[in-house]
Amino acid sequence: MENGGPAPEGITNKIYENTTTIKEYLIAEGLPDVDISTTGVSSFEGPKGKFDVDVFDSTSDYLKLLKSIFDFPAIQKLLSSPKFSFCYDALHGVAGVHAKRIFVEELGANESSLVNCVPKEDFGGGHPDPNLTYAKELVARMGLSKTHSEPNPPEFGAAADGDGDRNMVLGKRFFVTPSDSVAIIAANAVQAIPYFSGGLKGVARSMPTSAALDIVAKHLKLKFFEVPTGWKFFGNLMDAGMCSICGEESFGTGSDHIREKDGIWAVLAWLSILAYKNKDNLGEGNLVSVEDIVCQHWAIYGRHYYTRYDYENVNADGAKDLMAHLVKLQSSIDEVNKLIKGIRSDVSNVVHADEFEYKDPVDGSVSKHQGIRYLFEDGSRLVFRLSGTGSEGATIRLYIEQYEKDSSKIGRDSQEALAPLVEVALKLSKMQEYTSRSAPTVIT
Ligand SMILES: O=P(O)(O)OC[C@H]1O[C@H](O)[C@H](O)[C@@H](O)[C@@H]1O
Repeated sequence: MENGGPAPEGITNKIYENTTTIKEYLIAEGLPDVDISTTGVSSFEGPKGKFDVDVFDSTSDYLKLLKSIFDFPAIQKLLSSPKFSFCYDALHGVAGVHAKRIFVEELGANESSLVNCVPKEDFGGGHPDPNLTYAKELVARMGLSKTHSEPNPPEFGAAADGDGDRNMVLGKRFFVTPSDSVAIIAANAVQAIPYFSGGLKGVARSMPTSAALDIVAKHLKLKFFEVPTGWKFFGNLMDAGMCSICGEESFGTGSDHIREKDGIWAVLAWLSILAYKNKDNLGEGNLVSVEDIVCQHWAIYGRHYYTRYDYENVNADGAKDLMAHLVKLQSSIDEVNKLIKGIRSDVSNVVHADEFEYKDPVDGSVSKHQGIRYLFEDGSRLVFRLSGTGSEGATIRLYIEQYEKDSSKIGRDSQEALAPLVEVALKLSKMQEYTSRSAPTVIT
């Protein structure tokens, strides 16, 4: 793709069509070894003449770009303050290489801040997914482990996935949902990040991501877009100058500096916000913590309680039947509401139910069947989707969200606050019946 982003559906459909007519493929044998541990050009003779392989240091290019976006001296001041502490877990993915150069060598973080930052082919036997289930070491260090108590967790922690494009942000004993993270970055970007000082062109989120960003967009009078899951849908908006910041509930956050999500960018965005909020109190006074920033955000914009249940590797036919059942139910909202009242009388009424469909405002292309939605009168939502990335059987994702504007009710435990909606979602969808699972594989 010319813009460096993921291919849109029109292209991937054509690629698929071509694969159905391939009759043979060729393998080039006897290629000389290229030493990828040193930069420089290696040349060799190919059947059609000279062939060059240019090995370059991508971290240098990346660093140059990041320095044009963020205020590095301000972040450096924060990281060098004895009041601040930091931990970055690359889960043995490639982000570790960038982390050492950027956080330690450029920004002065202590090397002991880096965990699992040596890339390994097998990710050190772990699963490089930056979430509360798989980023175990970071979760324990940040004081969020259920089985281990950490007396003095760092102020800020983050994890990356295997290829470094996703991120998880944590505060001391505090988890920031990816949906809140993008909303908070958008709300603070103009003040805290030089790249955005001229204002934001617009913001966007994927459909299952919580509506926290919508509220920020409304307050700040920004253009707002809700796109299907998949980063490719943001690319068109960015190329057309309609979107500056975007994010997904699946731990992807980014901006129009490139056409992919960018895990280290997200960490620098958070460090920038922390540096901005603490610019006058790194000497005296208490540090404004990650938790303070999130709670202040909720106090202004309200809180979107949010959780995602993943049912991995379930029987594909069962998953299809569950989705068909949910679509069928949508034909009568009255019937749905009767069922819901029978399950939990304290849950509000469904006012709209559909399968999400998106018309790209730039090229007019239409994407159908992008997830089943149940929208409630009080702003709550239930969304059911089949994952497009699961590798075995089918993966069902259930996204549960509830909006709370009342500031006296924003400090609850999210699983507890969402329990009534979870019960409705599981019973309405007949989850156990269709999947033979009594519990999800992962809860985020
Ligand atoms: O379809 P899912 O398994 O939910 O995965 C969804 C995710 O897949 C990839 O990582 C894409 O790059 C993301 O943009 C997307 O959010």
